[in-house]
Amino acid sequence: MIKQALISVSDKTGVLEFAKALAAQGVNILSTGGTAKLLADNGVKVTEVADYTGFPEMLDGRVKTLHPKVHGGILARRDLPEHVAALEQHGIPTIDMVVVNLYPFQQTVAKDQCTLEDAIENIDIGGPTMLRSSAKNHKDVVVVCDPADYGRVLDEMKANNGEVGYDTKFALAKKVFAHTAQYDGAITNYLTALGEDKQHATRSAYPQTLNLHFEKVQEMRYGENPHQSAAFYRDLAPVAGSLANYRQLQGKELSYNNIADADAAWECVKTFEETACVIIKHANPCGVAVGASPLEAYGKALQTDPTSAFGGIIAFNRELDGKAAEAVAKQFVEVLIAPAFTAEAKQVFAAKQNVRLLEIPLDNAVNAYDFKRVGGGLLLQSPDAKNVAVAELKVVTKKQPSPQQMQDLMFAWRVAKFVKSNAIVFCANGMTMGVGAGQMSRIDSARIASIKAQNAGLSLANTAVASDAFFPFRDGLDVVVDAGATCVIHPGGSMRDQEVIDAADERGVVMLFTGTRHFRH
Ligand SMILES: NC(=O)c1ncn([C@@H]2O[C@H](COP(=O)(O)O)[C@@H](O)[C@H]2O)c1NC=O
Repeated sequence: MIKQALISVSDKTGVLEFAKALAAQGVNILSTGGTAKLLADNGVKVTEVADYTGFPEMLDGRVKTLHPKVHGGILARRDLPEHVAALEQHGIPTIDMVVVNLYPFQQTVAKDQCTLEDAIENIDIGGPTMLRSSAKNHKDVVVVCDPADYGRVLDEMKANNGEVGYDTKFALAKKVFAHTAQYDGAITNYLTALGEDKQHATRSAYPQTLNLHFEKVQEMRYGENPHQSAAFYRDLAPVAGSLANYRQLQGKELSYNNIADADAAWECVKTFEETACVIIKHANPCGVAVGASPLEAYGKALQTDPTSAFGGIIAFNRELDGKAAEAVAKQFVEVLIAPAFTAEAKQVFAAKQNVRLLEIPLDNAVNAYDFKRVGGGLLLQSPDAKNVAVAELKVVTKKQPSPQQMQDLMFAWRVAKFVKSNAIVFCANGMTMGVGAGQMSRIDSARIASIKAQNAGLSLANTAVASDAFFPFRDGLDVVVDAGATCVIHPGGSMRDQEVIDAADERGVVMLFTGTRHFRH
């Protein structure tokens, strides 16, 4: 039976209603300064911890609940007569429920102006101590660190004569240790990322010990292959517009490969300001296009490689309308992603319940880090968020690009960033015409891109070509010009740049340097 609860919260969401409901069930409420005031001002009968312990809150709140009368009341095992006798001897009543949430450390250090002093003052000491005491003694104490659990706890108390069952107590305790571990991890990350001045965290710094916290969204039936197990975890606060913000409107459960490919599709389609469509197979775009409408963009993207598009993951950066949905529904599609779906579009797929429809609010925010697991370690880097502006481009050939060529080159360059290296992408009129991906030699990627265009019946005459990294020799350039390209964009920076520029002049094509490389592995 819960007779006494201690409530001490920074985030006061829902706490008044919760405390009222506890009081209505006859629970005696202890509370700290600000929380006690809120409750008392709103008619809840409450005893201040300072009055309860006979010891005032002191040192600017650094010491409020750190007292044997509090921790004894929490930590005493009710099944051990010696513990019960010790409480009696010292006049300590038991505390059967602890409701605590912590000083907002993460929110404080996320602010640009946060100083070390601000951060230090927002390290909660008394709160985690009470949480850990209660979680350790969860057999006898209900511990609530998340306002989202208030309803669940009350429901259970109402249904069980004021009691909370062991399973719930155990689950709440596990949540506490995950929460305090995450809290301490955030403190460690912040302190180890501090710059020389010990005042501001340098945003680019990589902490000496890296603490990562993700929450499980789902376990999958299997991983990349059926003999591998898998689960999807997301950031505790995923960046706006990222895949993890998806809302699944219909369809089968997402698989491991679905999520990986959906991410590739979504990240690529988001890069375009114009209405765009991206079709992904095995993490590579097999068709990308912009158009006046989703229907037109899809039609063009599909033309690039209709064979590979079968069973693909398709993403749009505009609301998907009925007409585009009807066109897409004619092909086998695994996952379809858009910022929104019209009622007509939803209706089209109502008859195809296996198709997974994901709605993701559009936003171009980027993750703080990219990760790649390697044997026994983890590689971290800042994400490849760079989009080269026209002003940064350098025309290195005698021939200057026409406005149309410039448009095609910019489009090709945007796409190349999302194609696995070595990437060669032929484009024209806002669509991919041939994509060569993931080859160990650039010249092979160039050959494959042109073979794929032939297979799709697309002419590469007068196309623009993007290469994710420089041409090390003129041979790769010769392959794309032989195939029909009249303008080429790549980072430049090779020892043999001059040889490649001379070759471009000799072949009468336009060549632009971006000064930026987009390797993707
Ligand atoms: N020092 C202590 O003994 C202590 N006991 C509880 N707290 C925290 O004080 C906060 C609530 O304070 P208030 O009720 O005054 O608004 C909670 O976030 C709680 O975790 C403490 N503060 C920091 O360590």
